[in-house]
Amino acid sequence: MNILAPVRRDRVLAELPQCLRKEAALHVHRDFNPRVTCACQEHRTGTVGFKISKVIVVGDLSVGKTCLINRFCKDTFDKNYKATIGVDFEMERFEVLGVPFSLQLWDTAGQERFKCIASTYYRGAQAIIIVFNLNDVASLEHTKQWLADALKENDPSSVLLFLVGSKKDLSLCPVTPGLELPLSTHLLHVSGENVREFFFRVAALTFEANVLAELEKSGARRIGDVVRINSDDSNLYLTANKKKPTCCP
Ligand SMILES: Nc1nc2c(ncn2[C@@H]2O[C@H](COP(=O)(O)OP(=O)(O)OP(=O)(O)O)[C@@H](O)[C@H]2O)c(=O)[nH]1
Ligand SMILES: [Mg+2]
Repeated sequence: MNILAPVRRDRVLAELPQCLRKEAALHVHRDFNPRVTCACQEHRTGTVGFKISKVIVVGDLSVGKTCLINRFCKDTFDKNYKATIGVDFEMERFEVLGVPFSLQLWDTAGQERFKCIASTYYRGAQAIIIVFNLNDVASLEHTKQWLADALKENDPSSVLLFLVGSKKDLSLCPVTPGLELPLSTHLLHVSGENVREFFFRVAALTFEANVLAELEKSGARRIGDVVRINSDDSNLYLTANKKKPTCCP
């Protein structure tokens, strides 16, 4: 029985949302991986539809992490600063290529005194969103440390990374003149511009990574494989009449 809430109509993704600027993206492919599209069409996505993927949002105090999450999940904005104490999280349900998919967005505290509580929740993240304030160069410099801390608890080879420059509405001249923004920056502000598109892209890329991992797992041993016992053959798995799906490359 699926006890998760139904997917809202405006959380349905039929194609890969494009990156904001090609030169500012780590992931530049324009479409879903064909293996993923094919697996979704053939309902071969395994447990992906039942899983909840963890996304952590980190960055200096007051850069706007909570506002960003609230803008997307609740469509609200509070101009008064209330520090996050430790962590908080929101659940978001999507449907990607016809498959339900859930993200758990972990909002962590930027204040130094809450950092050790927050960092205990970093583990098991599939995506890390690092936020800095476009009007505060120190918050950009600190992103390196936030990234290092978050990667200590996660597998750097598989986790997806996103860098967000916040408070774009306040920035006449982002950060400081002459300082180049890092390549993978998404420029957002919580009045709404790009926020929805950004989280859709996070959801889509996390979903894609999950399906690919699932395909890899199921490729190691498929249902219908014949297991030879007492064989001298080093390859114990033989697939009887293996049919290649028509749409797979
Ligand atoms: N003008 C403007 N203000 C923003 C924006 N985003 C956040 N703020 C304001 O910045 C302050 C801090 O925002 P929060 O979202 O609470 O910051 P935070 O990163 O969660 O802070 P911690 O929980 O302490 O780590 C609040 O007063 C917000 O109203 C933005 O895009 N534009
Ligand atoms: Mg907060």
